[in-house]
Amino acid sequence: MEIRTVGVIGAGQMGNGIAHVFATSGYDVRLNDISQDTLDRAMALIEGNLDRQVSKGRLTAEEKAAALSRIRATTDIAQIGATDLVIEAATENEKLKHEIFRSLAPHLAPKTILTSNTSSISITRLAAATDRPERFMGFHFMNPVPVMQLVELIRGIATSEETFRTLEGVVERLGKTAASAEDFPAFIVNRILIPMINEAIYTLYEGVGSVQSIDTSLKLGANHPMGPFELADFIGLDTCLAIMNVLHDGLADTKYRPCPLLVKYVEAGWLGRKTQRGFYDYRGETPVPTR
Ligand SMILES: CC(=O)CC(=O)SCCNC(=O)CCNC(=O)[C@H](O)C(C)(C)COP(=O)(O)OP(=O)(O)OC[C@H]1O[C@@H](n2cnc3c(N)ncnc32)[C@H](O)[C@@H]1OP(=O)(O)O
Ligand SMILES: NC(=O)C1=CN([C@@H]2O[C@H](COP(=O)(O)OP(=O)(O)OC[C@H]3O[C@@H](n4cnc5c(N)ncnc54)[C@H](OP(=O)(O)O)[C@@H]3O)[C@@H](O)[C@H]2O)C=CC1
Repeated sequence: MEIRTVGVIGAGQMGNGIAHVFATSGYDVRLNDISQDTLDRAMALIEGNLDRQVSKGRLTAEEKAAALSRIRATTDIAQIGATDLVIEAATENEKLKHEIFRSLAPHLAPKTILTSNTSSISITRLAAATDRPERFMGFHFMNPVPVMQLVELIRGIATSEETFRTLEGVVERLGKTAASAEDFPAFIVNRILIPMINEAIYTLYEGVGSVQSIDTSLKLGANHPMGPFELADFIGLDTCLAIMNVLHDGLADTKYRPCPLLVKYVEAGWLGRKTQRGFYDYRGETPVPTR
């Protein structure tokens, strides 16, 4: 099946990155969020990131203008229904995602493929609550989307071969690389990455090191591009906690228990870069560790 139009639901950091890469690859994009402010912020961020690509010579000014003109921002979910491919990229909360698919259902064209960019939630369970489990898949982009090469493709139990092949073709057209993962909690990347971040938080919680010394150790001692606290703040601590909870509940193993310090930060609303405070405080000129 040929995909021309794409609906992206949720215009946070993932939604704006996904809209960006689809628009620069020639797809028409409708970007949806419940908040007009979030949509305005997303469009400004996309423009800033496109400018960065122009200044590096990776895109011409004409290509930037064409990409921007292909993105239509809307708070009306009904406008997402007629697209060929929907990518749900709203907050990592299963109940919310079910509600989104439910409110989208009356507006959907029969051919539309539904996907979720979820980091951890069961694709089979999300699919089973829609009218088209065979046309439903996990479509997991990595952050920052314009930079990261990988897209995880996750089949639910009922996903058809045609749906899988169509999404493989889309990943190829985006110039990215697909990896197929089975539908188990948090799939591949986050099954490994988020427990590592959780372990870094335990290492801090138990006083083995400070935010700074743990980040420096992983950057200089293991050549990670970001330390675990920089990365956790970048992903969003609410998302990290949601993923740990899915692992803990779904695999019923105490090795996945979320660190109480992670819970405390989320309860404080210190969610990382998106709220300007997490394991670092971003309100000044340079980030300052909060522990
Ligand atoms: C939670 C989940 O479900 C799954 C996940 O996504 S987990 C998170 C996965 N992501 C990671 O692990 C990211 C780890 N960090 C990195 O790889 C790097 O720090 C980074 C790529 C983010 C930044 O790299 P850097 O070398 O420090 O910065 P910088 O030189 O400024 O940027 C490198 C390139 O990325 C671009 N870039 C950086 N941030 C960007 C953003 N937010 N949006 C668009 N482009 C961006 C820059 O323009 C630059 O582009 P060129 O190569 O064309 O010059
Ligand atoms: N952060 C990361 O590194 C990665 C995240 N993901 C996954 O992508 C998804 C989005 O994460 P991320 O972008 O980081 O989260 P953000 O918190 O940055 O963005 C989520 C967005 O969804 C919006 N939203 C909430 N409810 C609705 C709704 N009913 N309809 C439309 N939009 C809604 C939020 O609006 P408001 O702010 O107004 O509530 C917000 O703008 C999650 O499933 C996450 O697990 C996947 C890969 C990497």
